[in-house]
This record gives sequence, C-alpha cells and structure tokens, in this order.
Amino acid sequence: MDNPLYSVAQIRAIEQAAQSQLRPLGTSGPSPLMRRAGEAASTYALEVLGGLPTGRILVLAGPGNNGGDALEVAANLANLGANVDVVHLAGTAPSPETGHALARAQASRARFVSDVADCNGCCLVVDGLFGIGLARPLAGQARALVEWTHGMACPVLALDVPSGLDADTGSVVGPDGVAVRATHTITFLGDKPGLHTGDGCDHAGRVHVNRLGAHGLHTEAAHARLNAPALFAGCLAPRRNNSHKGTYGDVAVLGGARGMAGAGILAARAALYAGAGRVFVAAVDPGPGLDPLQPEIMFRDAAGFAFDGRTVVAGPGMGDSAGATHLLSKVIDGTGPLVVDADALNLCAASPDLAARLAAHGGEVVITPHPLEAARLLGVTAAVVQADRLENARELAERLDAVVVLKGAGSVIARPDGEVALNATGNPGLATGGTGDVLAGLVGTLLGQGWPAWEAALAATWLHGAAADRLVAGGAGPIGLTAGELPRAIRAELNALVADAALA
Ligand SMILES: NC(=O)C1=CN([C@@H]2O[C@H](COP(=O)(O)OP(=O)(O)OC[C@H]3O[C@@H](n4cnc5c(N)ncnc54)[C@H](OP(=O)(O)O)[C@@H]3O)[C@@H](O)[C@H]2O)[C@@H](O)CC1
Ligand SMILES: Nc1ncnc2c1ncn2[C@@H]1O[C@H](COP(=O)(O)OP(=O)(O)O)[C@@H](O)[C@H]1O
Ligand SMILES: [K+]
Repeated sequence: MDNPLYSVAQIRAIEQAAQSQLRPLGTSGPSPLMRRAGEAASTYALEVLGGLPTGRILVLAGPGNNGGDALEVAANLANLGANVDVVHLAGTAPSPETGHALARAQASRARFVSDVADCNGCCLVVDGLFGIGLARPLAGQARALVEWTHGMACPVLALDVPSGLDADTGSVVGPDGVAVRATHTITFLGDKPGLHTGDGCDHAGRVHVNRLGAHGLHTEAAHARLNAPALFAGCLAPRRNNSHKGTYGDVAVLGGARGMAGAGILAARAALYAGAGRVFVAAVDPGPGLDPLQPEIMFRDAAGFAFDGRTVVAGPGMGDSAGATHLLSKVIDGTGPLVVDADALNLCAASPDLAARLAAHGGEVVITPHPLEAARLLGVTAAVVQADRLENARELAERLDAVVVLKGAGSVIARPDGEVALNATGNPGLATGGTGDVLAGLVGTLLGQGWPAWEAALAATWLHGAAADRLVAGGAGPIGLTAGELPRAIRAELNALVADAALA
C-alpha cells in the first residue's frame, strides 16, 4: 500500500518482528535497530544542517529507547567532529540497546550537561525525549525542556515523534500538555497518523520516514494511509470529444435560505469550475435568482424541484426551517448520489430518524462535517472529536454507513469498513468562511460523474487543499485567502491531474 500509516500497536509488532529477524541467528543480544535509527537520524541531521556545523548541537535524551536513539545520534555526530551537548534524563531500567548507546555517547567527545542554560546559541536541537512510549502528559524537567525548545529559532529535529505528541491521534497529550514543535521529524519503521493530523500538523514539521531496513515485515495491513492522487487516479479521465453537458452530471445544491444565499452559490461555483455539466441552486427561500458573476448557475425553487437523477449537495446555506427539513428528508429518501454538509448535518444530528434514514440511503453518500458538526452527530464535544480524529471519523462512517470527511488540519477521510486516509494538502488559509461549501460542491461534481464515494472524497479533499496551496504559492494567502478564489484554482489543479494521468 502507498503511504501507509501505522498505529503504535502495529509499530510495536513490526519492531518485534524486525528485532528477531535482524538479530544474529541464535543470539539474544541487542538488536541493530537502535544503531540504525541513530545512523539514519545523524545522516538526516547533517542533511538538515547542510553539512557538519561549526555551532553546537543540543541533544535531548529521555529515559527510554527514544533517548537511546538520541544518544546514538550524539555519539555519531560527536565522532564526526561536531560539538555536541547532551541533556540526559536517565531512566532506572534502560534497555540493553539504550545502555550501549549511553556508553557510546559517554565515550565520545559529546559533553553531558545538566541543563540547557548555556545552550542558547546552538544550531540544532535533537529531540529524543519520548517517542511512541509516551505514557502521560509531560511534567517537571521534561516539560521545562520542551518549553525551552519553543524559544529556539534553530531547526528542531524530532526522533520518531515530537515529544509530547500522541503518535496515534495527533493530539498533544494532556489537558494542559506541551509538545515539541519540530521543524523536521525522522520517524522509524513506518509513518504514523499522529504526525499528519490535528496538532501533529503543527508539531511534526517535515516528516521523513526511515524503515531501518525492516522491509518485508509490514505484513499487517495498515488501515490508514496518506491521501495521494494515486489513490483516485483510476477515476481521472480526459473528456471524450463526443461528449455533451449531459455527460458530466447535474449538480443541485439544496441551500439558499434567507441571508445565507452565498454558501449555496459558493458550492455551485465550485461544482461549475470542477466540470459539472449543469449546476442548480435549489433554494429553500426566495433569493437572488442569479449569480451575476456566474450566470451559468440556474436558480430554482427547491419546493418544486426535481431532485431525481441529479446529484444533491444538501446543506450549504440551507438553514434549519421546517421547509428545509422536509426537503432534506425528501433527498435523503431518494436514491441518487448525495453530499451532506453544514445545516443538513446539524438537522441529522438533531433527528435520530433522519440520521437512520441517511444511513439507509440507497446511493453513494459523502458527509463533510467540521469537528463541531461531527461532535453533534456523535453526541460528544468538539474537543472529544479532536482528541482522536481518526477514531471519531471511523465511528461516524460506520454509524451513518457513509464516507466521512472530517475537516480541519489534516482532514480525515473515513470509510464504513474502517479504512482511513489523512489529507496533507491545504493550509490555514482555508480557515475562513465558505471554504467548506466549496469542498461540498466539488465532492458533488465528482459523485455526479459516477465516481464512487471513497474516491470522490479523496480527490475532492486533495484538490481543495492543493488549490489552497497553489493560491498561497502565488501570494494569495494564507492571510486573506477567500473561498471564492478556490474554484478557479481547483480547476487548474484538476486539469493538471487529468493531464498527468493521461500521460502516465
Ligand atoms: N526497541 C527498539 O528496537 C527500537 C526503538 N526505537 C525507539 O524507541 C522508542 C520507543 O521506546 P520506548 O518504548 O522505550 O518508549 P519512549 O518513547 O522512549 O518512552 C518510554 C520511557 O519514557 C517514560 N515515560 C513515558 N512517558 C513519560 C512522561 N510523560 N514523563 C516521564 N517519563 C515518561 C517511560 O517510563 P515509565 O512510563 O515506565 O515511567 C519510559 O522510560 C521509539 O519511539 C523509537 O524512538 C527505535 O530505535 C527503533 C528500534
Ligand atoms: N488550518 C487548516 N488547515 C487545513 N485546512 C483547513 C484548515 N482550517 C480549515 N480548513 C479546511 O477548510 C474547510 C472549512 O470548512 P468549514 O469549516 O465547513 O467552513 P465553512 O462552513 O465556512 O464553509 C475544510 O475543508 C477544512 O478542512
Ligand atoms: K522524540
């Protein structure tokens, strides 16, 4: 599988298998994995620094095997001639590997110091305090060290996982927890979901994976992966010459409540720019009747609108009136492809009956909640959702028998059978009103062209983020990026992807 992401439990199993495979036959001595981790991380540190530095390198080593990795790094870099300081939080029962690493570091030119008071001028911090063995929030000296790193302007290289971050969930451990904010993370044996969602997006920096030579051991199927065009490339197709607007699907946005017409228009514009054959706004209240900037969009009264045979994007600017609820229940009871977003999700959260009917919907369904909408659907708080985005997205997908896009930094795309993908495109420029409406319109267009829900959700999330990245690269953000700019950028990204796929 491309870009697999492994849970801590899976990494532990891989580690065990690798240890027995790599130990010399018939011996029970230390495995070479920690040595390899140390070598890989020292090489990567020099890459980050652009060669052997003249300045000092500070290595923070914790009590467990993550600390062992750090001590290997300290020994390696010192032996190469670097000026290395080590702060070591010694444990009471180090593993044999960590014992060896400590002896190597002590025998090297690395200087062991008791605190970081005279390390302010260093050119690199190596964070080897805690990895996948983090068991509780950081406190005492470990916490103080992490807080100190927050003031450093130099690169910070985390070993395996930024200390303080939960590798499974991407949340900082503890109600008032702290975690290292790395510029780079080198992660061992396999990539981990927590580095790519929620707080992980701010704490991991650039993620580099090193399998420590343990290839062929990743037999247990990872149920999470990083989203990438390869996962939906099979659905990308160039337009046939002998085609017409009917070939590319009708998208109807069920929205347009009084005072919220803009949300429906944004979803409709996204559908248009993503290539829908015909785009309607089926408005629950009398509204503008025209988008002067995009007169291609057709406005209809939702009450008399024929939703059958069309892909419905329900929710953007739909409101929660009795009329809106009635129309939503009508489209949920239909059989066509369906996107459920925003107000439509809140109505489902408030009505177990609607939610049950949604779960029974006959056609393809993608729901696109932000964390608060997901929380309402699950009957918990947004903080609970954010504390474990993967599991909550999975739970929602299973309950509603739908593909879920749990939005926010590192969007989680989940399938009812438990498969999950994390999306790495996008940036905080998207944290502005209306961008979710654009995503919903984009998903609807792909569904309307016959894409399965999973691929449509993967592609839409990837394209939406890539469009935002394109805008930022061109100077239109992240500050002040507007949702209305996204559709054209999505068009550019989609055409580029289709052209690439045609060449492949
Ligand atoms: N084994 C191998 O072959 C390989 C392992 N590898 C590396 O090992 C890492 C995993 O090592 P690990 O299992 O020792 O866990 P680690 O992350 O060092 O932390 C556990 C230690 O911290 C302690 N502790 C926990 N939380 C704490 C807190 N909040 N505050 C204070 N203490 C706390 C805990 O003590 P305790 O909870 O028992 O008090 C224990 O001493 C992995 O991420 C990778 O870097 C790689 O080299 C590949 C090969
Ligand atoms: N910090 C961020 N990083 C990446 N993507 C983000 C970030 N903040 C928001 N987004 C994306 O922007 C969109 C916001 O959607 P939503 O919250 O529904 O907004 P609205 O309802 O105003 O349209 C989602 O696709 C979400 O994933
Ligand atoms: K670490």
